[in-house]
Amino acid sequence: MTDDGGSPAPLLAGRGLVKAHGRTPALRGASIALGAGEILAVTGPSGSGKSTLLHLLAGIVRPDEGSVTYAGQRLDRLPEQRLTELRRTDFGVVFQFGQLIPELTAVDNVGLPLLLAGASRAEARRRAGEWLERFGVRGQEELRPGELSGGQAQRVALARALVTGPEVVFADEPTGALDSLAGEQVMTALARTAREAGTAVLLITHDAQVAAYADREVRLSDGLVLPAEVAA
Ligand SMILES: Nc1ncnc2c1ncn2[C@@H]1O[C@H](COP(=O)(O)OP(=O)(O)OP(=O)(O)O)[C@@H](O)[C@H]1O
Repeated sequence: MTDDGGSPAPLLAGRGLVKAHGRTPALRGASIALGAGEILAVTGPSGSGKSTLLHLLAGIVRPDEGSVTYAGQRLDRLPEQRLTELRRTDFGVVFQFGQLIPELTAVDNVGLPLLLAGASRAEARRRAGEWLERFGVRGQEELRPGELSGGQAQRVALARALVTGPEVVFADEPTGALDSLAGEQVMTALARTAREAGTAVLLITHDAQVAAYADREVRLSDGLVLPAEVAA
């Protein structure tokens, strides 16, 4: 099935998205499409609506107007419980400050989504350990987030987002709190792992060096998506 005479239908699409926070308009008719396995960077100035767009596409917040379609179904119309289940099975999220659970060790943080999906504790820890290794986190499995560097914590957060084999990972400024070397390590790990697993990534960033890891870039400006423009 193609919708433009050539390219396949996108895995995830937002069309005509409008969202206001109180009286503040955040999105004013934004449209965007993410292909299966594609790494798409969304850039734009502060306040242009990037985080709001991610929240709508990830089914965390519903739009005021417009539609969100995922794998052929209207995400914005799904009942809350089905939406929660779908988010758990098909989506992973990483935010600027990882949002790891401070009381749990690295390996238990990564294993948590597997436990929620019904795995045994031993199985969850085994698979979590494999993912930590893929993200270059070795010897720190039993440390808690407060004992890790910022870059290590973000790599743990990425392992947790990918451990269930999601179709899409949503990453909102995943390197925003890191120095440039740690940021490069996080992005290298994310891009390599997502490509190996065929996971699509929606990557929000204001950093051109981070956007360069993506296959494609679109810009948000004042609540609207613009096609990527290559600087002359
Ligand atoms: N919870 C909220 N309550 C009120 N206004 C909000 C809320 N969240 C976002 N906004 C406003 O909506 C607009 C878009 O915000 P959003 O966070 O989506 O932009 P952004 O591009 O991600 O910005 P940044 O790069 O600074 O994170 C901004 O004007 C912002 O102040």
